[in-house]
Amino acid sequence: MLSRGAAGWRALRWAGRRPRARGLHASPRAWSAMPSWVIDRYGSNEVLRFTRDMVFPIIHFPNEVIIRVHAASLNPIDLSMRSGYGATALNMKRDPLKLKTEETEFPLTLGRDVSGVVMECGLSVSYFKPGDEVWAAIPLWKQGTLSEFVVASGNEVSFKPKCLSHIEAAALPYVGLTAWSALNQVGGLNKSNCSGKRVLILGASGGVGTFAVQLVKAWGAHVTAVCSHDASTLVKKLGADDVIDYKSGNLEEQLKTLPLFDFILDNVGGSTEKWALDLLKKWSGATYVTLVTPFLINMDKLGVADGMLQTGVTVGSKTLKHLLKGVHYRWAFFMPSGPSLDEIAELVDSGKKSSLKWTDHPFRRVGVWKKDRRELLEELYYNFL
Ligand SMILES: NC(=O)C1=CN([C@@H]2O[C@H](COP(=O)(O)OP(=O)(O)OC[C@H]3O[C@@H](n4cnc5c(N)ncnc54)[C@H](OP(=O)(O)O)[C@@H]3O)[C@@H](O)[C@H]2O)C=CC1
Repeated sequence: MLSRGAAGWRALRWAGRRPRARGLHASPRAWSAMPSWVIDRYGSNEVLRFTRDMVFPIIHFPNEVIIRVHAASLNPIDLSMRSGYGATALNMKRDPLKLKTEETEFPLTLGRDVSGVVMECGLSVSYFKPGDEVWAAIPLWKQGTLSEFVVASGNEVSFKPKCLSHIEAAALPYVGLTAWSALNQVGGLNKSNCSGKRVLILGASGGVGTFAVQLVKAWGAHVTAVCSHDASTLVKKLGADDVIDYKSGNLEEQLKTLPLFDFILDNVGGSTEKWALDLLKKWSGATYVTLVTPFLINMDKLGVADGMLQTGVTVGSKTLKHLLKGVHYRWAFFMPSGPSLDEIAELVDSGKKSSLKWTDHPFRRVGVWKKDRRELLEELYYNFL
């Protein structure tokens, strides 16, 4: 019996490790509506609406679970989605055959991260049971986590790290999985091939960056981090070997004085891409991975087909151009994955005993000093009180 729906080898390895869990000990269906933060149109913070009447999520597929949300957090993507970013692609994924012509995505619940407790399991879920403490990052096309309950596929969910509270845990899945996807799945880095590698992380003080610094450091790489002076102490504490302040002079010139890199993770994008690839070692398998791509913007601007075509042409031509210069160029995306979260949870729990300090930074990304996220957070917080 597969425990995470159609998940692969890992699911098979887990088979039978837990009793089948179908019965509810506290069926959420006892309620018909739940409190949520929703938007009914795109815009700025004034479009946020708190309601106690959001329809209760139901299990549509046997591999799904309903999670009672104990904590959720905010990422830049939530602000972008509030403003309409990705609406074209998200609607296509939500309703691929355009059957529900009269329906829209509204009311839409934002929020990708969740830490909470399993309330109900679909018939094929055997790895989780009601009452399990779990964490997850929910894909963009599903209803989000700023709600009392959220539904997720079993293969998107993982057991929460034991050493973190729900509030701490909710700060990690989206950025953790994004960093994991960029570094490991797209970039090919792992604990057995990082030793001695020189890794440059641009935008090291953000949610993805702080996670990425710790991950590649834990895997044995030499880490050069780029962030503002304000964040340099934090980033050093997380393990960066060198920290460069992008606000103190020309960044490109500062980085050119350093030895070449084996790997660059770009969390900043824009003009950075024009010069950053020159900092890589040539003809040695060195790789540049960027998380800032025009994929969803192209679809919003050009529609699904033309947007995808434009994206394919752009990424294809850039990849080829840089390959001819002796370096690899890649785009990476957030990918929901319970198995990857399991690996992250292991690292988080083991971090208690090593030099890793995973709990140092989670609150940073919940908008503590980023003005836009802080305003959204305050809006949510004060309206809950
Ligand atoms: N493709 C995908 O699926 C995903 C893409 N992303 C993208 O990745 C990027 C990072 O996300 P996230 O970490 O959550 O965002 P954050 O806003 O948390 O962090 C971004 C960081 O970049 C730093 N920064 C800004 N300008 C520069 C610069 N010129 N040079 C170096 N650092 C700079 C800021 O640092 P400081 O405070 O020190 O100024 C800030 O902390 C975002 O652009 C996001 O859209 C994220 C998730 C998924």
